[in-house]
Amino acid sequence: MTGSSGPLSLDEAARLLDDLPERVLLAVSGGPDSTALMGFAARRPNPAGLVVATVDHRLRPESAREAAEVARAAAALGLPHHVLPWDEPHPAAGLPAAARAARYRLLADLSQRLGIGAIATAHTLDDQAETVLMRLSRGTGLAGLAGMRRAVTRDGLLLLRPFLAVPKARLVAACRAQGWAYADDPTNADPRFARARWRRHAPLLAAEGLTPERLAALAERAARTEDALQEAAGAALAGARQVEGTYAAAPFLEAPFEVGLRMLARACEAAAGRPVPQRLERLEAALDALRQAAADGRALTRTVAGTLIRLDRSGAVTFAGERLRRRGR
Ligand SMILES: Nc1ncnc2c1ncn2[C@@H]1O[C@H](COP(=O)(O)OP(=O)(O)OP(=O)(O)O)[C@@H](O)[C@H]1O
Repeated sequence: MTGSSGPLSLDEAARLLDDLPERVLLAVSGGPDSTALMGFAARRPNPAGLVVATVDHRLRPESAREAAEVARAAAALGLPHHVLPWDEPHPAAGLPAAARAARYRLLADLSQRLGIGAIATAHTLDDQAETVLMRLSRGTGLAGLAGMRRAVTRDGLLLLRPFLAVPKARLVAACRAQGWAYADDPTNADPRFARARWRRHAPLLAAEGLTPERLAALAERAARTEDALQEAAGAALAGARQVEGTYAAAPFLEAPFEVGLRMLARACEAAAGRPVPQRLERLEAALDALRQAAADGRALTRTVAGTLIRLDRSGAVTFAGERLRRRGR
């Protein structure tokens, strides 16, 4: 897929979209990638379960008109369309992240209202490459290097990125070949935003061999490695469990460090009863401290991402997170 060039063909797109569920919300900004997603999806044998949504971030004066244009294009394809305005106050700092979070929330709310269990976005191989570069620049670990996943479940909602292995140029070419009109978002080239700055470096990096394809391949390999480590950590944690929130300490101490880190993260998450953002540096420091204390025969208490971790001298390690504390443990 990534080696071929020219417009993405109807057959290729049909294969990529084949495993989208029947009822799916298509997130369409009106740019070329998501316009192609909408155009190709509308050609599926049974398009009746498709719904299109456009978030109007209200960041640019043209945004309402662009959303209305997507509505017209969707109607021409026979697809229902919703405009979702972001009408909360916009923060001055961290605008791209806030806009992304708001977009996700608005799309998730609509899916829930309509009883749709899946959202598809049109992220491309180039988006994946930019994501990897940006995460590298922030000092990511292996999980971050894995970039975006083709399919993830978040809050019970399936998020799908069927075009994640497709170069953006092939989607732009497909829009031109199929006569699908799209808008160009000037913020994609606005140097105030990190993603746009990285995009400007892309030709320079590619000239040295660091192409979007290679970055995306790295992400795929990292994802495979991360999944294998997670599986090993899950099995080791299950084997170490004594009662809820309490585990034998030895498996945490004897596992390879990378597996131990993930065991710690999973045990914290289980104790919190929900996914909690965990800083890699904090997990690394906590595992180091646990190992040192065990080697010295000391007890230890540490907090990681709101979870109290206690290593006692009997060889048990206890995780007291929100969920268990609520139950009065
Ligand atoms: N305002 C929006 N409304 C609905 N979906 C959006 C919106 N902005 C982005 N998305 C979805 O998220 C994906 C990735 O967002 P990103 O900002 O990278 O895309 P974009 O530059 O708008 O790309 P595209 O060419 O599709 O429009 C898009 O392909 C689209 O599926």
